[in-house]
Amino acid sequence: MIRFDHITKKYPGTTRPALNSIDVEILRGEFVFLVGASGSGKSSCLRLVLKEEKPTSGSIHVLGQDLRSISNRKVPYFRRNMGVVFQDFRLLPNKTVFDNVAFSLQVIGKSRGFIQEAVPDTLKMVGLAEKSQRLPHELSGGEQQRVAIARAIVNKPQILLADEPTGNLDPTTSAEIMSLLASINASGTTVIMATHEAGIVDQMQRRVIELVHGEIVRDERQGGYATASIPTILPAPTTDAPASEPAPVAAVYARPAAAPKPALTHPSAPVPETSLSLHQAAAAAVAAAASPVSSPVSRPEPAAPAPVVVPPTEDAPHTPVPPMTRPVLPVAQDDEPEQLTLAEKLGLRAPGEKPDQTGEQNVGPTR
Ligand SMILES: Nc1ncnc2c1ncn2[C@@H]1O[C@H](COP(=O)(O)OP(=O)(O)OP(=O)(O)O)[C@@H](O)[C@H]1O
Repeated sequence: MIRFDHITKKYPGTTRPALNSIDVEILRGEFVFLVGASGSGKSSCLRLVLKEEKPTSGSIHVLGQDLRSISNRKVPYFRRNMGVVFQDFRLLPNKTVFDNVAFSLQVIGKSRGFIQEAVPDTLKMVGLAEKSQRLPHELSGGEQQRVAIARAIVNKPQILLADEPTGNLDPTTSAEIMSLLASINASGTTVIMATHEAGIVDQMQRRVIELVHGEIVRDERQGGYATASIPTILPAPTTDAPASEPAPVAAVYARPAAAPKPALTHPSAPVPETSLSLHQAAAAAVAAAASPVSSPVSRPEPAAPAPVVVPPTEDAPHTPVPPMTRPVLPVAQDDEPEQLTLAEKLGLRAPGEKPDQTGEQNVGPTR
């Protein structure tokens, strides 16, 4: 489903690669944690999957497609197979819960009838059926993240990428969000989540890929946040094992002991201005499109791991969830026209594509 072959990513103006010859394969239906210290390359991995960034060398296959073969203009369509959830929610503050979720369907031209059916179903699934007419600032942080998740899955994406989705939430609320993500995964959606939160990773006992300085030092089928042993699982030979099948446990080989595990502190290094991150671009789009409101954007210290109680996956409600996600990402840099609509900024529509009557707001360039 997702395969990195010898992926190296070096950002302009940097000496050390953010990712250094990464080989990894993620199968359909897996739930994968990306862990590692700030700057270890987690977000870079997600940006590469989304084709927000291009690798310096190596090849990436997502959903059977070599990303090099997808033109920049086609990127928004490619991203319709993926949903994205951020730490800071990225909701449209002047739109109701319903409209926030409906927005992502409107911009890809779904019919009114489809929207009227899909949005309530999805809000029900995330436990917000009763709050569809609220504005984001009338919701708790956990509820806002549920809206963001609803927006990400309403079009049934095959892959859900979550970048620190619990980073702004307290442990109890984080556990609820993890239960929801587990439920979405149980329905067949592949979930890849970057996190610093040890308690969550330890409770979930899912596949853990640990990065240190852009290299994979651990890949465990059912791992915790930190493990004494550092086995690495070789990519399985087949790419698209169905979700219903148990993920094949591939050969395990011992890798040379990795560098000492760095302190897993929260991000502190500023991202160079030369490249707007996925987070920054989407946040800027939302901020530009609306009046000041809700979304907390500051990154708090990591939550204390111990108190997090995440229901085991097996116990997660197997609510029918459509397997899929929606793009909430900015379009590729080199494809950006000077004036983008919000939908274009969020990666929902190709730049220049004719907008429909969705109340979409124009926003100026963010870089
Ligand atoms: N646009 C960019 N331009 C230059 N360097 C970048 C850019 N984005 C990331 N980097 C660098 O690449 C490395 C990996 O960054 P990345 O954001 O992928 O790490 P991360 O593990 O997600 O960190 P965090 O947990 O803080 O989000 C870091 O050294 C970072 O400074």
